[in-house]
Amino acid sequence: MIKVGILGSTGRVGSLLIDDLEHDEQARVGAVHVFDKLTKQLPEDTVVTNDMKVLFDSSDVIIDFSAPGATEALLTEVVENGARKPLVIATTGFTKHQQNLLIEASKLVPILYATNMSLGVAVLNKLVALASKTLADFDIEIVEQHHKHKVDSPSGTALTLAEHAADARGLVLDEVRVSGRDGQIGARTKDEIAVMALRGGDIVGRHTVGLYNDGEFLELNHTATARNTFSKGAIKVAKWIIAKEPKLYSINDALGL
Ligand SMILES: NC(=O)C1=CN([C@@H]2O[C@H](COP(=O)(O)OP(=O)(O)OC[C@H]3O[C@@H](n4cnc5c(N)ncnc54)[C@H](OP(=O)(O)O)[C@@H]3O)[C@@H](O)[C@H]2O)C=CC1
Ligand SMILES: O=C(O)C1=N[C@H](C(=O)O)C[C@H](O)C1
Repeated sequence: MIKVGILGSTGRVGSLLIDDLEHDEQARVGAVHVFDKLTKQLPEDTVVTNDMKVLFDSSDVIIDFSAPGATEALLTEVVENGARKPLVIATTGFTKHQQNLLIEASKLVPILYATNMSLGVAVLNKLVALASKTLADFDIEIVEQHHKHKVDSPSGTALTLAEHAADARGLVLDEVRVSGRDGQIGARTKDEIAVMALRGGDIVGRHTVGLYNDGEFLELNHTATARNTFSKGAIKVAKWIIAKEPKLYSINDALGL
């Protein structure tokens, strides 16, 4: 059995990972990192720790749905303290420094980083690239909707979708992204890509990429209706990455897309 370590084990997705692994035939929970207080009943032999080294030592692969600071500590354990286990990183909202740390760590251990662990969004990224390139004159606007507890904005998924759109048009996202409109803003410029965030209630995750032209528009939407779409997706790719070489992998690598 593959021993899975969980960073963010008390969170919304982390606790679903524990539930899903209870019924898995190839993988089980090996260790959980608990930041504050354990809230869940766990199998008796599960290692419960707030020490990154212990988390690494008790796991064959680690899945991370936590917070940027926690992921930074996980990656630091690899880069500075010699920890060597495959990682599946799902946390969003990284700073540039944290993104660079992820790249450094992936030279030492296999890392799969995906801002969205669903198959539907993996396919949506491809559709967005195709539509953005083919419909070169259309204006691109992205809207993401999430539950009221989400702390980062815009979502990692929305930024990844925007990157696919910008790349397909030979644009640099940081130069064309618009994150709000208010007041006398002037007419829309041709290349700008807006990424807007809505928050409310219990929306699991909804992303719409609109391509608008005079006379027609196309909207591509993905809606996650259950949060265990993400936990199940992460377990699937954790089984895939376990035998891989150190490198930064995308979810497309794991899904063969
Ligand atoms: N890629 C994907 O498919 C998806 C990614 N996500 C991302 O995953 C992350 C977690 O989401 P969600 O489960 O909803 O969030 P929650 O807030 O419910 O859970 C966050 C978890 O991280 C822990 N944590 C927070 N800060 C630290 C720290 N400094 N050190 C160690 N642990 C810490 C929390 O512990 P405590 O409870 O003790 O505070 C908790 O267990 C977010 O970044 C979210 O955007 C979410 C869904 C899908
Ligand atoms: O925080 C969430 O809930 C989600 N976060 C991810 C993101 O930021 O894209 C993925 C998913 O949409 C849910």
